[in-house]
Amino acid sequence: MKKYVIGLDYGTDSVRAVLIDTENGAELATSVSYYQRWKKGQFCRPEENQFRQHPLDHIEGLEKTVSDVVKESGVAPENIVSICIDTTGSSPLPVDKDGIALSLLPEFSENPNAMMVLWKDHTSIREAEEINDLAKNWGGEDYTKFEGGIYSSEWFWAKILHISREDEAVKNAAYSWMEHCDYLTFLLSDHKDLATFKRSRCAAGHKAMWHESWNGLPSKEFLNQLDSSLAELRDRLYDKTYTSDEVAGNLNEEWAAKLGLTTKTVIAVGTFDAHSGAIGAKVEENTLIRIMGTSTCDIMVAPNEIIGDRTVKGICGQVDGSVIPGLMGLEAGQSAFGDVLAWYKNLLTEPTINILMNSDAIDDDQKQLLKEEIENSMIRHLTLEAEKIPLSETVPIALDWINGRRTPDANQELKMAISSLSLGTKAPHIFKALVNAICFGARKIVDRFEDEGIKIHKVIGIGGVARKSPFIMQTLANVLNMPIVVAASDQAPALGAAIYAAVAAGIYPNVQEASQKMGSDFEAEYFPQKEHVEQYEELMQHYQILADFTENNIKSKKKLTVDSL
Ligand SMILES: Nc1ncnc2c1ncn2[C@@H]1O[C@H](COP(=O)(O)OP(=O)(O)O)[C@@H](O)[C@H]1O
Ligand SMILES: O=C(CO)[C@@H](O)[C@@H](O)COP(=O)(O)O
Repeated sequence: MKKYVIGLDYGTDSVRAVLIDTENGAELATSVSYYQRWKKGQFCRPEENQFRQHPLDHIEGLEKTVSDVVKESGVAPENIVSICIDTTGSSPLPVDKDGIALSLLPEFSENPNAMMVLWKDHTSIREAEEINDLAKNWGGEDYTKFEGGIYSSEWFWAKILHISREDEAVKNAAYSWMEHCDYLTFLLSDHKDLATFKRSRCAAGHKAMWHESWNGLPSKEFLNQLDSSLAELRDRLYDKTYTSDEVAGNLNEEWAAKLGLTTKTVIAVGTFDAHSGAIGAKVEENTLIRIMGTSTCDIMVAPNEIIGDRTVKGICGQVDGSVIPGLMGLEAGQSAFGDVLAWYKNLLTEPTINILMNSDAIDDDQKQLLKEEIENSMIRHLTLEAEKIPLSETVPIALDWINGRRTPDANQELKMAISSLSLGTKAPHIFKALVNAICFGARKIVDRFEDEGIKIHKVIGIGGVARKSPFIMQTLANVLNMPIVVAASDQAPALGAAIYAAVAAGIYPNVQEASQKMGSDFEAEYFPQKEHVEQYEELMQHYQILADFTENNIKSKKKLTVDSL
């Protein structure tokens, strides 16, 4: 009997499912569903960095995409042996005693604090700062040490602390909190005991300061100093964690019926999108996998012997088994990558579209057509124009911190800056400066890995930007002075999830073998252009000067505010 698996990848805007042949990784069917409430901007306040998602968006997407791929592929349900889910993270949500998301209960259905707190929500900067202060000064274990030494407002405890303080009702009703990948896995699974449910090692290790050496999560004593509710919550969370080659349970009856599958299908332990993306792109030692989309995640694996007792400074953590069981998984990333360009696109298109929509010069159908054309072609247009600007022509210098800095050295309070604007600066000049900036931000990460003794021999790009923008990929190859290959799969994270599913179902003995057999092919390679590398090196120094200036300026402003209190 031929065996098939399903990988589900929950991204920032949409979820996609792929149905994969376990023999060779061939994709038989794929389906994408955009989150409806999120698309309308519901429950978000971007001006305050509040980004929340209603779990109904995810549940509706689950039903639609999986039913679609089952139907489209024509594969018999009993031949679909396993499912694995990856999601963004840290994207936690509060649940009741039965593991039901609070926002699915009538009393919380419109309350953003009861919803999933998306990775890019930065409402808990203060709380992250408090966690960092305490970890460094409380006299006990520095629980941030395997998280790069700095806890981020993008992560689990900071978000829970923030919401617990802001919303008494949610704090009291939250029996537990789950990472998005655990929540959805729990939803599908027939294992319905929250206390023993297998939570993701990847999520716990990278974002919740879980580590074997201190028996799991940070101690109650530590958490109590932040807030007694966190110490109480610890008892209702977990001690053990599991890698995604393990089975979390069988598909439960309710969801088997909804999806057109059987209860024999097993559900693998959940994971994060970036880590499964690395598996989909055949990650191996000394290879940096860059998942380049809205943000970036930079993933590496290294043998535990090489890492030893070392803690790699300024990254998003080193976690045994977060990518490949038995190897150390290392994660870094940029809080905004494609989002920097999306911000600029919106800056240009929004006023133009407003004028267009209020104009009497054309009819409504024409307005709609033009609006879509402007929205869809702006980045392409700017790319073509920016490509024409010779490297010898001055363009502004920009930073990539529009959503703070994830790594190296997390600091979500940082803001973006642009310098060296003149009357001659045109939109494509700024666009080019932004492209340079996101590539320089990437270079800082590569430099940090290498400075910390983690050697990079190869770079693999996956994700929307890697596949859509040869301009950015060529710039990146020049800035890193390294060749970069791009994975051919449009859905590398979903494919990676499917690979985990195949191992959990016992089809392959381990993740490495499955990844080599089922992982994506490569479609393009970008080589550094010798004649440009030096010029980028010079521009990088300008980036560094602006970065130092901006960071110091923000520090001084903060000091001024503290001093004046
Ligand atoms: N032609 C393009 N060139 C550069 N960036 C692009 C282009 N088209 C889309 N993007 C960027 O890609 C990002 C989305 O990446 P994608 O991988 O599809 O999504 P996600 O990160 O949610 O998984 C957006 O931030 C958008 O600005
Ligand atoms: O931070 C992580 C994983 O650790 C990602 O989930 C986060 O960057 C979101 O990824 P996308 O940019 O939406 O693909």
